[in-house]
Amino acid sequence: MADKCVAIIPAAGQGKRMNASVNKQFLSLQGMPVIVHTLRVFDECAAVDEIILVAAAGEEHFYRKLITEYEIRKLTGIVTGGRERQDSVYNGVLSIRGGCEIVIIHDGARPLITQDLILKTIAAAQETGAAVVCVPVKDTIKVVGENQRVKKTLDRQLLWQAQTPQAFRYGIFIEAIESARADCFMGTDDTSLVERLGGDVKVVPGSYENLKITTPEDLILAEAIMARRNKQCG
Ligand SMILES: Nc1ccn([C@@H]2O[C@H](COP(=O)(O)OP(=O)(O)OP(=O)(O)O)[C@@H](O)[C@H]2O)c(=O)n1
Ligand SMILES: C[C@](O)(CO)[C@H](O)COP(=O)(O)O
Repeated sequence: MADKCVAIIPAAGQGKRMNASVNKQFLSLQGMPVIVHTLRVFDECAAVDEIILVAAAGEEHFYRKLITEYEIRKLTGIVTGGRERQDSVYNGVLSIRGGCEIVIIHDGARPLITQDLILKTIAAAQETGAAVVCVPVKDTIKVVGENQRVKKTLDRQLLWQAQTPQAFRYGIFIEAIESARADCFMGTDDTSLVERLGGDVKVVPGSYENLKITTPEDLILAEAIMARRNKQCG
């Protein structure tokens, strides 16, 4: 187990592609808000010591209510997010008090995460310094240029789709995110910040079930997966 492991949960996006009347993290899945599902898995994971939630400006009090109602015990802070996901993650990491051995970052909008994957990601980060959960790409991926003309087809054997969680030794991540900010580099995930400095990033094979609630059909899929899991449990 890590000396101290802090989970950062970015939940400060606008959810534009979801096109819902409320923030997608507040939408209901099996009768409970998406964000509560996500937080519960981290709260119940023995390897996680603290949770920091990153919320959009003005939404902090909604989260505070949920944290109290659903008794999320390990939450130590709610911080305000930034314009891009990377800015939100930065605000979260900066708010860690007294440092930690491992920081693990997970999208608030991925409620189907499991404790098993969290534990594997933390262990991989302890080994190499940085780790990312990925699944092999299922489709054939083409590079497309101007006028919708295919430039080439990539070798699928080499392609993996990045998810979260992504975990790091604290010092490695601080250096990578500070350096990205200094160079105005904006990554679409967290480990890409370490990759650009030449760091070693280990892939943890994940699950297609760990989907991100991005567009309305994701919610339908997530409902079905959760209903099946609940049935299996009891
Ligand atoms: N400035 C941002 C943008 C995103 N996120 C969070 O990062 C996760 C992954 O982002 P994504 O699913 O792309 O969410 P949105 O940016 O909200 O989606 P969209 O692009 O459709 O607006 C989400 O939990 C989201 O709330 C964040 O904390 N701060
Ligand atoms: C970090 C991430 O979950 C990896 O798949 C994803 O990139 C975040 O979502 P976004 O749509 O890029 O904001």
